[in-house]
Amino acid sequence: ERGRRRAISNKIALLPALPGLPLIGNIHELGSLPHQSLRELSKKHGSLMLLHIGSIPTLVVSSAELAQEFMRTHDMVFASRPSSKVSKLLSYNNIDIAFSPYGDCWRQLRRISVNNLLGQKMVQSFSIVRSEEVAQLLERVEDQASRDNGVVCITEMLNSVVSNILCRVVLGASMSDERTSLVCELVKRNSTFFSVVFFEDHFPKLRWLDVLLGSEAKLRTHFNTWDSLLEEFIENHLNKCKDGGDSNGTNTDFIDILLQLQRDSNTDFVLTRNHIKAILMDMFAAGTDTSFITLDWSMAELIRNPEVMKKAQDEVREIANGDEMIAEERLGQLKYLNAVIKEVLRLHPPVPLLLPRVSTEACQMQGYNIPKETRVFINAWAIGRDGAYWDSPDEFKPERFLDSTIDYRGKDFHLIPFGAGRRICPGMPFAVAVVELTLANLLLRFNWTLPSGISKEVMKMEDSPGLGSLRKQKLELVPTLVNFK
Ligand code: HEM
Repeated sequence: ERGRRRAISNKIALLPALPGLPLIGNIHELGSLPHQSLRELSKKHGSLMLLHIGSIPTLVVSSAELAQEFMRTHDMVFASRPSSKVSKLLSYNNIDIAFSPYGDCWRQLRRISVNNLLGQKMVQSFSIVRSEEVAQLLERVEDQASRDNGVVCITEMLNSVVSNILCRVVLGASMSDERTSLVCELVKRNSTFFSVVFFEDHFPKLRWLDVLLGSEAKLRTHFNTWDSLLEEFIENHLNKCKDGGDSNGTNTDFIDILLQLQRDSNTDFVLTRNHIKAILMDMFAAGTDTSFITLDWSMAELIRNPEVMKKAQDEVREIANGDEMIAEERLGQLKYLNAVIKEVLRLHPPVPLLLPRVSTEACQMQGYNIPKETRVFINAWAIGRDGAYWDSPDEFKPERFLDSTIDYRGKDFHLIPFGAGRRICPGMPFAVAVVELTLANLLLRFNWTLPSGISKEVMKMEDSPGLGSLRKQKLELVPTLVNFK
């Protein structure tokens, strides 16, 4: 038995492992944009690398073939998530959807997210929320352009339309602007906390350093702010019900739905207050920045590629056929716009390393034995730019998708912005509906240029650090209203 174990551990040692420093392993090589540093490392060390983040063995996957091995062939083994200090606290001890380990709790919550919150039927039922919020966005763009030398900060506008839609869907129509901006602010801080290195995660005995440096206290304060806000939202909904509010009416929001499910809980699975708060946290954290990042990159790429912008505008204006707003039912006809969105998600996946996975048992892959509890990062960003699958991989060419069936729904492993397999993003239909409607209407209603004195050549297409890869520079543009008469 000992001999067999030694043979196995010899085999894992054969994995292309990066030499690291004592204690910190390879942390110093990740830099502020790990997806980019890891791609450079994979060019040298191969598309399956073993490195050590602190003391934790972590595999980095940088090819579509291997991504398929992890997320299809061995999906069940890698369908769990590792826990970290930040994820554990913010997900009420890992009882949310995104961070809970693979098992019964995750399965129940995942079912709720797909059947009751984020599935196609629910997405359709919130169609009115999207069209009202997008109509307001168009008004705000027009209004601001008439005041500030014609320039609007489109990045901020996109951030607020996405947050407004999400807050209305989750919390209902009565949410104040002040509460919506607090949610926005807290979501941004979540992302910052995910990029802070906590000693406890890598060296449990060094937790005292997190305490000494004050990072633990900051994290707790942040969590407490979230917790009291979520409590307030839930209490308001409970009071509304007590006052005779209609929790089954057409204006049902996510909190109403979750409270109803809690009342209907059977003995197999009881949905607790903490489950509800953890799900709400997931919706805010996973739902806002991701769609907003996609929209922001879309506008930046379109402005840098005027011929693509023109084609997308011609298409949307033809389909709108004189209407001032394009309705959701017609979005399916926008083939070119759809290709634009795929191309944006290929070059700029909002979560470039997806969410980490961890193996729940040992497994054999490519002749190697991968032990239980090995972490895995899938570099979707590197795969989307790999010359092995894509012609001129760094160029923005939506045409590549026009005569192709390649999609981002988790079947084509060279385009996986939403991940794949059991843990694929359940918010995909929700996100696609928001991104398509917003982008189509911005292109329909306005023509767009850069402010005078700024040329597209000086636009920097760099990511900012953090869990999500928002474009670093804020995008300012000049909209010109299109005359529909
Ligand atoms: C363009 C927008 C979005 C992108 C690119 C995106 C991307 C992702 C990715 C890469 C994952 C991890 C998948 C994996 O491990 O294979 C994920 C998980 C998740 N996403 Fe999204 N997402 C988006 C929008 C949304 C929205 C709008 C929501 C909800 C309102 C949402 C909710 C979730 C949840 C709950 C999970 C965890 C799933 C699980 O672990 O079972 N996402 N998303």
